[in-house]
Amino acid sequence: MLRQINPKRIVVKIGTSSLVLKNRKLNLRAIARLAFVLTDLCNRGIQVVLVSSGAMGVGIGMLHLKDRPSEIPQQQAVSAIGQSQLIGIYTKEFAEYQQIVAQVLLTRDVMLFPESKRNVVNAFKAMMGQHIIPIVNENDSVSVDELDHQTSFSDNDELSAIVTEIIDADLLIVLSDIDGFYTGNPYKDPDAVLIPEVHAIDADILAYAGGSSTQFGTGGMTTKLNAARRILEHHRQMILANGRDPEIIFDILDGKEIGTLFTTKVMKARV
Ligand SMILES: Nc1ncnc2c1ncn2[C@@H]1O[C@H](COP(=O)(O)OP(=O)(O)O)[C@@H](O)[C@H]1O
Ligand SMILES: N[C@@H](CCC(=O)OP(=O)(O)O)C(=O)O
Repeated sequence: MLRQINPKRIVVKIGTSSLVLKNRKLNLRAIARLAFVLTDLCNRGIQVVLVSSGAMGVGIGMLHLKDRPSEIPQQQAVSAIGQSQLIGIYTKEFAEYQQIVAQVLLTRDVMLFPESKRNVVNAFKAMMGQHIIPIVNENDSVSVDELDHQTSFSDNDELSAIVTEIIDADLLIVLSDIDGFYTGNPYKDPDAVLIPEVHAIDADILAYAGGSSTQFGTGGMTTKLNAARRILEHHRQMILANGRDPEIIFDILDGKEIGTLFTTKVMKARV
C-alpha cells in the first residue's frame, strides 16, 4: 500500500547522528547525497527548507576534542567553528548542481515577537520564491537562556517543527540514525518493533520513547515526539526515517511505507 504524500513545500531535518561518523569525522557521503536529493526536489518544483544539526559535532571533530565541553562559552565557540565548516561544505556540495543555499540561524525569541517572526517568514518566502534552499540551525553562539529572556529552542527537532509551522509546509521529514519510532530503544531493547503510523502522542507512545544512544545526538525520541505533537496539532505530517542514505526521501515522497508517519489523517491507498 502506498501512502498519499504530495507535498508542495517540505522541511527536512537531519540530526548530528546522520552527519558525523562515530570517529567524529564528517559523513561526507550523506551531505553529498542530501545536496543531490534536495536539489532534484527543488528542480521538480517542491519548495525545500533544510534544518541541519551538526555544528557542535563538527566543531568537536575539528578541534579533536574528546567530548562536548562543559562550559557554555566553550560550547558556543565550538558550535560557531563547526557551523561555519558545515555550511561551507553544504555550499560546495549544492554548488555541484548549481543550487544556491542560504544560512539561517535562529533563536527562540525571534519566534516570540510577532514582528521578528514576520520578518523571518518573509525572508524564508523570498528565498524559496527564488528556488534557494535555506539551511537552518539554531544560533548556538548567542542562544543561552537568561532569567527573563528565553533564546534557545529545546533542540533542532522542536526548531524544525516550528519552521514547518511558520512557513506553512505540508510535511516534515526527520532523518535520524534509526529506521523510525519503535516500541522501545532498539539499541537497548532487542524486542522493540517499528510503529509504521502514529495518530496521537498519548501516554502509551510517550512511554516507548527513550533518550539518545549516540555521543552527539541531543534529545533522542522524546524531542522527536514533542516535534510530532506540534506537527499533529497543526494537522501537518511528519515522517521519521533513517538518514543513512538521504535518497530515502525519494521513496518517502513516492509514498512507500518507510519509517514512521505521524498524521491525524487516515491514509487512503493509492493504486
Ligand atoms: N522508541 C524509540 N525508537 C527509536 N529510537 C529510540 C527510541 N527511544 C530512544 N531512541 C534513540 O533515539 C536515537 C535518535 O535520536 P538522536 O540520537 O537524538 O538522533 P539525532 O541526532 O538524529 O537527532 C536513536 O538512535 C535511539 O538510540
Ligand atoms: N544546534 C545544534 C543541534 C542540537 C540538536 O538538536 O542536535 P540533534 O539532536 O543531533 O538534532 C548543533 O548544530 O550542534
